[in-house]
Amino acid sequence: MVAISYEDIVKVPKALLHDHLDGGLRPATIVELAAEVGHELPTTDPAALGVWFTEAANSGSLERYLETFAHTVAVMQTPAALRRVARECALDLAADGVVYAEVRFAPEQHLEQNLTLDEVVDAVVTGFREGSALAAEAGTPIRIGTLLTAMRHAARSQEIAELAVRHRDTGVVGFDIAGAEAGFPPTRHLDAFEYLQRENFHFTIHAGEAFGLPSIWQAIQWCGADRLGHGVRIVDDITPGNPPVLGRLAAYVRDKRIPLELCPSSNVQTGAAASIADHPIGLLRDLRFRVTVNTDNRLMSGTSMSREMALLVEAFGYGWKELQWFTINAMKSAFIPFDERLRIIDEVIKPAYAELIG
Ligand SMILES: O=c1[nH]cnc2c1ncn2[C@H]1C[C@H](O)[C@@H](CO)O1
Ligand SMILES: [Zn+2]
Repeated sequence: MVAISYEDIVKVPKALLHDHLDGGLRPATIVELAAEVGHELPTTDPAALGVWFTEAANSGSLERYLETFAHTVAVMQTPAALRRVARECALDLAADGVVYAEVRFAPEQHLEQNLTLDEVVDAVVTGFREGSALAAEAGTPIRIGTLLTAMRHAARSQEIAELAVRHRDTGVVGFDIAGAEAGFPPTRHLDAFEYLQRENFHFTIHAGEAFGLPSIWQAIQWCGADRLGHGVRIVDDITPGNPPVLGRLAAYVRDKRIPLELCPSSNVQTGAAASIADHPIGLLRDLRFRVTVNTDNRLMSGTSMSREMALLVEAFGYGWKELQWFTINAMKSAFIPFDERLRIIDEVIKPAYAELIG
């Protein structure tokens, strides 16, 4: 069998569920926007800045990894900057062959210039719309859904949940909580999750990344999460062996087909996995969990959707069949309506992979 190259992977349709807007800026854009607002950067050379982000994020700790976002959030404080960053995000994902993406960000972090939360969301959604239109013109169509994140250490989740519901018909398709996990359990935000359930809205929760099973258990059994952001530590509930034995929580997650938004490179950087080859994605795929592959923060990991897949091909010997499986898993787990998901699977994803799988 001919090995699958990175260039081949770029050409096939991919679906991405877990990507942070403020973790995916172009280094050159950060430099330009920082100069406009007088924000001091570690370096103003775009190439060196890109390297700085990946190295600073390579700390083995989620808390230190998150410190790097100070430099991206600082330059995303005006409608024009937010719109530009979102437009470029859409273009970059589309150029990488991503046909469906859910991109998240935390509106509460973009209020330093006295914008309202609604103005922040409007600017980002407009940017995604513009970027998607340009991508379609360039022959690389992409559909983007926005997820609104509330920061788990803060106390604005109810407000952000209401904001998400208010914008549900204009581009926002879901809600999330993110930030340092240890010490900030999902149940701190139970009111917001119960509100979203009453509104028939969708949400995912960052859980099982820097903290283990209790976080995953709360996210699912107390908060009712549709998906798990990361969720990689579900392996703590699997006893190795032949066959491996699933504990009750792991069995529940697999039986209910709860999607895992796995982010291999990000997990290596924050210490959740020792290397890509050691990443639990191999085991979780073998056990047929609803595994999806994601970028998390393209800037901090110096990565892309195609690169994440190429790393998995290299580490686990995956072929087109497995890459199609990841892609369809993601599309099945998306927060847009069922008929739209089905259309992308049947008309975009399956025909492209069929040509390769034969
Ligand atoms: O992987 C992550 N875990 C927890 N929080 C994260 C991760 N990546 C980004 N964030 C935070 C930092 C961003 O400022 C925020 C909103 O995108 O979400
Ligand atoms: Zn994340």
